[in-house]
Amino acid sequence: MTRLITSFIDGEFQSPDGARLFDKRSPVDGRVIARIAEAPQAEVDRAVQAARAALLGDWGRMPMEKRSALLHAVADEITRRFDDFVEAEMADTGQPAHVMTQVFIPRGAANFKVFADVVKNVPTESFRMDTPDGRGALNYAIRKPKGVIGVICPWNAPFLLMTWKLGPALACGNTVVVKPSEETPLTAALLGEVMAKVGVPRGVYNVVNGFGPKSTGEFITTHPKVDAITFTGETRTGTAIMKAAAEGMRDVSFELGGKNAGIVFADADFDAAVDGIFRSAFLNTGQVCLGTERVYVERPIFEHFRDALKAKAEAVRYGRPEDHHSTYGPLISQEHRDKVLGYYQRAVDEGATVVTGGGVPDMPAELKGGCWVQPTIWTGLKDDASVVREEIFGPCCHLRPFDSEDEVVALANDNVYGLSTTIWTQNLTRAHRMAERIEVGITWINSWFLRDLRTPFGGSKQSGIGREGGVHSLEFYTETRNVCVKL
Ligand SMILES: NC(=O)C1=CN([C@@H]2O[C@H](COP(=O)(O)OP(=O)(O)OC[C@H]3O[C@@H](n4cnc5c(N)ncnc54)[C@H](O)[C@@H]3O)[C@@H](O)[C@H]2O)C=CC1
Ligand SMILES: O=C(O)/C=C/C=C(\O)C(=O)O
Repeated sequence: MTRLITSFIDGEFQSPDGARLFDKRSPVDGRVIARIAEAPQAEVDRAVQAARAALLGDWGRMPMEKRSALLHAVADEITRRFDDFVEAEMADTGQPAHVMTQVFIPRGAANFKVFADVVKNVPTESFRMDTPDGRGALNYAIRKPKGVIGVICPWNAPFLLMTWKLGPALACGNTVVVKPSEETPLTAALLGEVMAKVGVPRGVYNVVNGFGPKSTGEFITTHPKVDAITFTGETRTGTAIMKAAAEGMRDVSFELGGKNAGIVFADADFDAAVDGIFRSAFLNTGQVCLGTERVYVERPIFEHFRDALKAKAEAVRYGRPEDHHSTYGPLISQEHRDKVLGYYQRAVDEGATVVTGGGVPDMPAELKGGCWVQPTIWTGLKDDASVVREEIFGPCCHLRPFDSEDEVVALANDNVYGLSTTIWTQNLTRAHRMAERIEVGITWINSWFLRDLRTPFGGSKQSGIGREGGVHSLEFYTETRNVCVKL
């Protein structure tokens, strides 16, 4: 069945009449699974107006307790409709059921619950000051919602990443105009049904679909009545959005690309390190901004590690996401596959040894139209090879031996990105020391993608601007104002 997805504005799905429709194809087999109505400027205008009206209306006046309770109800309804969300996200991304059921969809519900509680428990500061008359004055800070937030989302973990922004935005009392990626519109639409069902006031959550430049995305980011923009995606897109946000001095929060280093010392728990690096390179078919595309392995275990990682990569089971035997899915689109395969070719041109993969797997006839690529491991590239320096966002990594802590810290830092790193060693003193020296927003030690949602999350260097998570999200989603009372 081909679904029809339209904008969700002021609590209602819009009519497709007169809309320009575009196709959403399954990454698994290339079939058209949905037709999406692209929101023109006028529809974005209506979404922003609805969001502003809600700010001035029921939502803006709602006590924090009630707002928080409503967000818990949203999370509960997501959990009640868990299977629908799993099905929608699998259809959009083609990723295996276990990734949806264990990671992506539960995180969607958690993103609402955590921030519904955080906002109720964060104090604001207060300063008592002296005054010349001796009576003094009292300053206290208050937090106010920033207003209408433009939420621009990527396709790689659509529901997790969208709700990671919506949870704090709504908990803080803002309203939102969301643009899902053109590749993954389904769960954002489903969330509209959830919002309406649990009684989130009209206009609080609005969704408009479409593309980026000269389309819906740009209509949001250039809209003068959008007060701030949160975005996850490519660094170049972040640059374009930042330019748009400069007009009107609007605030931005960006989570951008990465070219993350994984570091494995000879004293690491070997099997745990192989498992950890395997997951960090190949989970979600490598389409994770936190993923590891550069792996540095201490020389004494280099060959052993390479062979163990190769064996795991060659054991992935390709297949339809709903088939519980599948462990590995396709890339998101043919366009993205062309990009990744371009890097596979470039690696060879740059002199790599292909340890495994490097091409397209031989799929059964009914899946040949999908966006499949092999998990790929290289060795032997120079440190300045483009494949070692640029974000590929595919299921691939380059392994390189190292001999000392100083050398590997320098290698890890030798990149324009600084999102995350994963260090595998039993010497925790060394690991702590390295965590202080590696220029990234998030360091995992003997783990990867282990998320406590209260912690600061974001990138250094060209990997982002700002931190979200726990109280840090409040820095972006609220404006702190000071009140000074003369006593
Ligand atoms: N989490 C991450 O770090 C992600 C990184 N990427 C990287 O980006 C590459 C391209 O993927 P895309 O989905 O095309 O990423 P992208 O950054 O172009 O798009 C992400 C979102 O931004 C919107 N957008 C694009 N240009 C815009 C503009 N000028 N104004 C407003 N909105 C705009 C898109 O429609 C989409 O919703 C990937 O190959 C990967 O390398 C992609 C997705 C997530
Ligand atoms: O766990 C989070 O909050 C964010 C995860 C980010 C990604 O998976 C990504 O952008 O690829």
